[in-house]
Amino acid sequence: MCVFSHRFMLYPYLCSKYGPLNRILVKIAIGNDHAGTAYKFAVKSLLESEGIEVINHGTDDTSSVDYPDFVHPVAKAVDTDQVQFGILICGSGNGVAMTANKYTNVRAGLCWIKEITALSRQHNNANILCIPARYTSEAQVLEMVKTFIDTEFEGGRHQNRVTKISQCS
Ligand SMILES: O=C(CO)[C@H](O)[C@H](O)[C@H](O)COP(=O)(O)O
Repeated sequence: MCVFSHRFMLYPYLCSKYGPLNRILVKIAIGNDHAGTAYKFAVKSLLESEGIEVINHGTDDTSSVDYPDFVHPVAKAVDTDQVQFGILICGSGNGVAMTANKYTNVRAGLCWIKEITALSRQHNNANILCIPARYTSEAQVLEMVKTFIDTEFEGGRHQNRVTKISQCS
């Protein structure tokens, strides 16, 4: 079944071109600090080889930078539906997750293995994947990215919980 959002004009074309897919993705925003630069390029290549457009908001350099400067554009793009998903990569993954989760419509999950990544989609409907570059191998990172974009939110009891995430007073 093709579950890609009907609000995207490309939906009928992509479905006819690629057939019934679990997910058709058009755009992903990516951000990283100096600790995530190398993996960012690997992730970008992987996504582009799958026909996904990658909006690169990260640093392309390994000189020291401040991660929030590279997170805000990604979180804003997800928050305002300009992209379907975001991917953030830094040393520990915590700073980027903390920054991204300031945005109302963002659910950024810190993931370090495939199983946690799958659960972040199935149970939490995560729309940003946060990766700790200094504690994961490139193979793990690519596996997590594939898992993230291929895994559906399960809804049901999880929808009630996800709705309550933003009900802070
Ligand atoms: O916490 C972080 C941002 O989420 C990351 O781990 C940073 O990459 C880290 O803090 C950078 O540390 P550095 O010693 O300045 O390279």
